[in-house]
Amino acid sequence: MDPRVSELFGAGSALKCAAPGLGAGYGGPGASAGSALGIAPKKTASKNGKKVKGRASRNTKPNNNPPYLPPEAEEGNIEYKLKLVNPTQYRFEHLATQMKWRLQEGRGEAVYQIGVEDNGLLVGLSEEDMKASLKTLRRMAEKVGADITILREREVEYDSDVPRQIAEVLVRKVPDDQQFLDLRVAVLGNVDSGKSTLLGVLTQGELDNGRGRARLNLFRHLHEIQSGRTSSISFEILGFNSKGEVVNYSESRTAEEICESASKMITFIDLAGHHKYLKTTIFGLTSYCPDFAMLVVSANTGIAGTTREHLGLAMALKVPIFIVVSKVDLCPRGTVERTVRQLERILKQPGCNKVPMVVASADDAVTAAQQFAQSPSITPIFTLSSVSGESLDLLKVFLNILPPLSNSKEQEELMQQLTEFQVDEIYTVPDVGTVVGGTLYSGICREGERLVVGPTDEGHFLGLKVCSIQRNRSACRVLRAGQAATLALGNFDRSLLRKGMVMVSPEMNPTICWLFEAEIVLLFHAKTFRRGFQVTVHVGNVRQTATVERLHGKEELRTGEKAVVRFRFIKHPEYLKVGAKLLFREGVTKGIGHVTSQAARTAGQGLALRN
Ligand SMILES: Nc1nc2c(ncn2[C@@H]2O[C@H](COP(=O)(O)OP(=O)(O)OP(=O)(O)O)[C@@H](O)[C@H]2O)c(=O)[nH]1
Repeated sequence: MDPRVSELFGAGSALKCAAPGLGAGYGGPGASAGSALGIAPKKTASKNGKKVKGRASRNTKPNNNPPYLPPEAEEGNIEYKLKLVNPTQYRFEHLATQMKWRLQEGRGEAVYQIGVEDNGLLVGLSEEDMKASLKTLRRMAEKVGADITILREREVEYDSDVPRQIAEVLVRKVPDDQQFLDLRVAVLGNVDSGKSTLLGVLTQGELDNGRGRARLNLFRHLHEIQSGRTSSISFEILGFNSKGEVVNYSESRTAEEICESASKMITFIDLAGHHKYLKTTIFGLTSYCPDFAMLVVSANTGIAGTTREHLGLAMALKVPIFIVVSKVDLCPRGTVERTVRQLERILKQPGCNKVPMVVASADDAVTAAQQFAQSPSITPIFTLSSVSGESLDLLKVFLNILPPLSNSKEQEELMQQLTEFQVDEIYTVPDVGTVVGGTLYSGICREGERLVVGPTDEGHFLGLKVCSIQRNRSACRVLRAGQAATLALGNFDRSLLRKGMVMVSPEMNPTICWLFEAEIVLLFHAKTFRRGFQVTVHVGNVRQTATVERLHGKEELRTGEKAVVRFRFIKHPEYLKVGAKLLFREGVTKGIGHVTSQAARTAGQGLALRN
């Protein structure tokens, strides 16, 4: 982690240098992401799968970039095919097997580039060959139980007078047994930036009235409805079916119905914007293992309040970020552009080192999703309104295509490990009993499985049985690594549980610790950071006050400095893993790092099995 990220947490110094109007190098909202490919967009898929005409390629200004893509990678979910015209039965079988493998690599999604050689050269096909190739591709998809959506068709103007086409096609598996692709997006942004409203509009399918109608569906507590602020973490779901169409509450009545027809599910973790809920925001980011973070910035206020801090937190935790500039209906274009420039300047500064990419067309949205997944430094920026609906479709195109960052092999490896479930929420449900919510970090968890939960204050792990499992409010028999769920534990005594515990398979013989060391960078501190200082430490779902017992080789630490620090938990032992990311804070003091060692003992010594 670049210690210069600490500038984001300072008292606004970088904000001053980000004064609007200094947009050197700014391409403007029209700066097209797609142009880097040296090809002219022709048609792009819209939200309902129908094609929309893109810019006319032949009449626009000449494009001098060489027509190629990076060479095809052996691994991953992207396949290049020059043409697929009338394959023999033998070749067809081979093509179908290959598609199955690419789908596995993308956890149910693959992208086919037709008319492209393996070395990335955009050769292009005649209209007739393209038609035949897409027909074969559709047959291949049918054979492996998938659907196809044409993301874009383009013309290449290279070395020939006859126009030739290339097509980019999304292949998505039709879900079976609720095993849809599930991506988690943490929603960040200052208070009143429009986070809950945007989620309301995306997940309920109805525009806002500018006075908070859309967000009403999302609130959990009475005081939130009264003040209009999000204080608890809430989850909202947006599905896409195998044809790439939105599945949300506008057509479905229940989450169960959404899960049934979705091939891909985006779970938004709505985190609070107000500074006083920062604890919850950090917990949401560290504990719920989001795949991506969406930072919402209001166009009329620009970078204000907690925006910079939220940006810094997501970067410190290495969560890839995309940005939504909301409320564009409220201000003139110039103000929107000023906010975009302000963001671009912050993103480009040395502590961030990001490459902003303004998304102005559906074509840009496709490119942004692909490049974002390939390079963590790319930061797509959307400008939209939840009231007029302007450019909302671009965000949906992006979310539909956004691929998972881990491939099926990494997923498979995690599933081979012993079961470890992080307890993030605890509830008592009438007629069901004690229920815990959280994420399965590794392994597989089945209904009826026996696990141990802990550590208790005394450092013990207690036996229990998983009575039933729900994902997105609908029943599910098997939970796989990386999935979030709620588990019913029958009459297990709720008072023995706390957030931050883990439920693991008994064979794991889990270790616990009071004392651990971490290599840290101090992001911001008003005075100096030294021995005896107490901070709240966040590691995954663990959140507890710890005392700084020692700074190796240093007396004190200043903002931006690094050190190995020994911490001691003050209340109870915790289950930690060496290498885990760590974040700590106390008032304005903030730091990040990773656990380097722990004085661990096996909890097995005090293992008390119940049930
Ligand atoms: N005109 C206009 N108003 C909007 C838009 N998006 C949100 N609003 C309004 O802005 C106000 C604040 O929106 P919220 O969604 O509650 O903001 P938030 O970021 O979730 O706030 P916290 O939950 O407190 O962090 C509400 O009155 C919305 O109706 C938009 O695109 N255009």
